[in-house]
Amino acid sequence: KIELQHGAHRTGKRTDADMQTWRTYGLGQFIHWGAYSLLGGKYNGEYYNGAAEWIRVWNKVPNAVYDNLYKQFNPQQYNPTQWAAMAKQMGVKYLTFTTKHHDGFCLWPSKTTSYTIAGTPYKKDIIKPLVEAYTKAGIDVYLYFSVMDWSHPDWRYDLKTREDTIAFDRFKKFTKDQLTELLTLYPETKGLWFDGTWDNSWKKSGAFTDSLEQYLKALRPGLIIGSRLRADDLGNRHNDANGLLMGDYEQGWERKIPKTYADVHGNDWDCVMTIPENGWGYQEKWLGHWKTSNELIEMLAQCVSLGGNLVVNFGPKGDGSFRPEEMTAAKDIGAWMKINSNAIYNCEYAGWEKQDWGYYTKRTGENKYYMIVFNVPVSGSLKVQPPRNWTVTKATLLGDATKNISLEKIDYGGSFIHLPKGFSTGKPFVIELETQKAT
Ligand SMILES: C#C[C@@H]1N[C@@H](C)[C@@H](O)[C@H]1O
Repeated sequence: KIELQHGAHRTGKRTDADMQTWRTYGLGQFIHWGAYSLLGGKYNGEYYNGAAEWIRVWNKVPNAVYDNLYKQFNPQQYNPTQWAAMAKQMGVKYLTFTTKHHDGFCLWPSKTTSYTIAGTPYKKDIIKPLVEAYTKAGIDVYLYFSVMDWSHPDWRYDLKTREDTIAFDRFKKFTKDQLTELLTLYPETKGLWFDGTWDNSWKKSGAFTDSLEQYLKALRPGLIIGSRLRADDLGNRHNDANGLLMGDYEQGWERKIPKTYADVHGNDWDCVMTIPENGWGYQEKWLGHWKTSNELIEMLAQCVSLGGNLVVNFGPKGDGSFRPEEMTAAKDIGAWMKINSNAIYNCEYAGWEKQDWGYYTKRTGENKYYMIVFNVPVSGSLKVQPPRNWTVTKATLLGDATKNISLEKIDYGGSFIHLPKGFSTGKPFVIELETQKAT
């Protein structure tokens, strides 16, 4: 065991009520919105072949041009109540929203810089009405905050000289001041989603990241902060030098999903996922493959079946409207959740032997299991192999209990669920299993 001052201060999961609620969410929404949304990944008729919110690093966009974009930010179609209604219909339980991305543009009227929404034609605070609308809709709000800030003169990628250290000390105070503003102005915030913490300057600031986390949690008791904030004494991120998670949940699953339960190492975790292959801010021309609604539903099932949540990203246009593909995804997922959300909300890893037809989830605290089926075998029979001395006593198709699916117990343990001839719903479906353990 390596002696650390600023490693993990807790082993195992957080067990308080706020974290228990976080565990029940299943489905979340990410929204990336900012100055980059005005360009949509395009400049002078040319498309940037990377994530649109990173277009400032593209040498075809002069920094002076990018850094003055905010003076055109005037989203007349911004309607937080409508945004919240769309998220509610989709079945989202939490929102993560970009208050400041890497470019440093603040969507709240910060007093720490002039590079804020107050300096735009729109003038008004974006965050407050959004937090209010989503909270009113029963959706918990988490605020995304990028530590890396390309606009700030004291930002440093590394600390090589005394001057670097003096400048970065000023930057750390600026960061703490901005975070204090966010938690003071928006006390409903349930958590902070940190990004832009991969550079050496931050890795060398382990003590500061530790004290910052403690300060923020004292300011807002119950606050949930993932593993992307901290660095330990030796510059390790996410897990400290002893392999212990520094954060309330594992925040490394960006555009990737764990393959097995072993991959999550007993941590809470969520996966943040783009609908296109890459690109979080509005991208006029989506790069590569766009995930269909069924693919997103399968990712949701995969995440919940391994004890995590899935957070689907939306990138509104500069005017505050959503693109049709995102509206369709929200509608389709919402329609599916309307019938099947019992297999997603308040569910956890089932621990049963994975079968080819899809994924199991288990309702927390109950002997109720769910089969989320994506692949019906040619036999039309779905194999269920619970652990020894567990038996399935009842199987019900969610949304259409009349469909006569039959349950056949197998002598050597387990069961088959026979679907009626020609059964097809054309989309994933859920079978609820009631079970009991042989005494
Ligand atoms: C890299 C990177 C950032 N992390 C994702 C959550 C997006 O904000 C992307 O720009």
